[in-house]
Amino acid sequence: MELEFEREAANTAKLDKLIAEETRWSREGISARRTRNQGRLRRLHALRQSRREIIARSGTAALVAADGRTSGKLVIEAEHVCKAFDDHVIADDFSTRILRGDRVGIIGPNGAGKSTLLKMLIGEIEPDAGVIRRGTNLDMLVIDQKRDSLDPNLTLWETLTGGSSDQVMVRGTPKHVVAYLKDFLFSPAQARSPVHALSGGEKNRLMLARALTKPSNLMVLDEPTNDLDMETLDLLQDVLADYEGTILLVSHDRDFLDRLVTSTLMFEGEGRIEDYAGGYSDMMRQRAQSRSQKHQVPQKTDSRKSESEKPEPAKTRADSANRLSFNQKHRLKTLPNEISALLDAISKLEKLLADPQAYSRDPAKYALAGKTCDQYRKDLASKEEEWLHLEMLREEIEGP
Ligand SMILES: Nc1ncnc2c1ncn2[C@@H]1O[C@H](COP(=O)(O)OP(=O)(O)OP(=O)(O)O)[C@@H](O)[C@H]1O
Repeated sequence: MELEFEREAANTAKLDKLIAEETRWSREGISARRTRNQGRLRRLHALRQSRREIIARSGTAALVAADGRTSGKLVIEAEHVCKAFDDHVIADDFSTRILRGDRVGIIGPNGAGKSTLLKMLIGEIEPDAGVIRRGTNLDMLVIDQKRDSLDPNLTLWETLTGGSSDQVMVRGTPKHVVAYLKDFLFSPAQARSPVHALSGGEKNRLMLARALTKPSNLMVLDEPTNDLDMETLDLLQDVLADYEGTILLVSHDRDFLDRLVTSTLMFEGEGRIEDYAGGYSDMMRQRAQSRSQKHQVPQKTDSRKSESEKPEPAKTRADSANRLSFNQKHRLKTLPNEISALLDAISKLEKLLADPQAYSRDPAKYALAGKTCDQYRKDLASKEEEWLHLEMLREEIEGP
């Protein structure tokens, strides 16, 4: 009894700490959250450097591929890949090489083709042209909360074990189901309760717990941050940070990307997908550098050219950034407040949903809170994505 009480108290303290952190996050604003990663970025430096060397070694594909396949080092290689849906070009002559242990972030505006690229890389859809090769011995785990589903009438225990045992095989090693559930922040009492009593966020957490039991050496995640509450996001971040396999991750969450990935595939527009070393912040820095290099040389040359010799202005994202509209500027100003307000609201709802008594006190209110919280998380994801898109355009003009 005493122990149970202590456990409850520890859980509450953890929750309070999380909420305090989130509140601080809201107060600090998004920019502060972005710059929080400097120390970790320094640690990623070595990885980035080796990644850069790999990117620079184009032309040795056949060698590496042959080597990689037998040794299992090469995970995925794309060469001159093209893909379009009618006149919407997703990829135009895209090549990359993903090696064992790489953590690749895929980022780009809404509808640019991130999911399509991911599906091509894992072999779910074929490119129109070009070749995608996958290495040998790949055990792929696709984390897809939208495709996964839970039986609402089973208990959490049954969901993980199939009902026949109290052990769950976690990546090949047996673990007691209650201990495993605890790793995913479920109390021992919840282990025997039915799935339908869980909030939307908790259901997603359970799906994640179930998915992560499977052994794999390639983990594929498409916008995992959309459906997860803050606690689960932290958990997932820890799991991915310790993961020794290869990761492909589509995300609009720059913080999440900055903390995890070793390289970034960025949709630059018109089917151009660039491969950058490092996370989101590194990508922005490299883009800014390569832009300023591009701008320095042509300016001198151009001044000596006649009007007719001048090249056609390239339709780059930077050009469109120069035309950031009044509305876009306004959205950039207002979005951080809207995001903060949503974070506050989500934190409050999560606090209510985590209260063990809340469900029995008022099941209808509890269910409504769960639904509202899910909706807020979706709104948050879409506002963060909108902000990210606009902020990228702004940074292209003003620099990071
Ligand atoms: N099978 C298909 N047939 C035709 N068009 C498609 C098909 N699949 C995707 N598209 C279109 O291709 C574009 C890219 O879709 P995709 O889902 O890959 O983008 P995304 O970057 O992942 O978008 P989001 O961020 O909104 O998830 C979209 O305009 C989509 O409507």
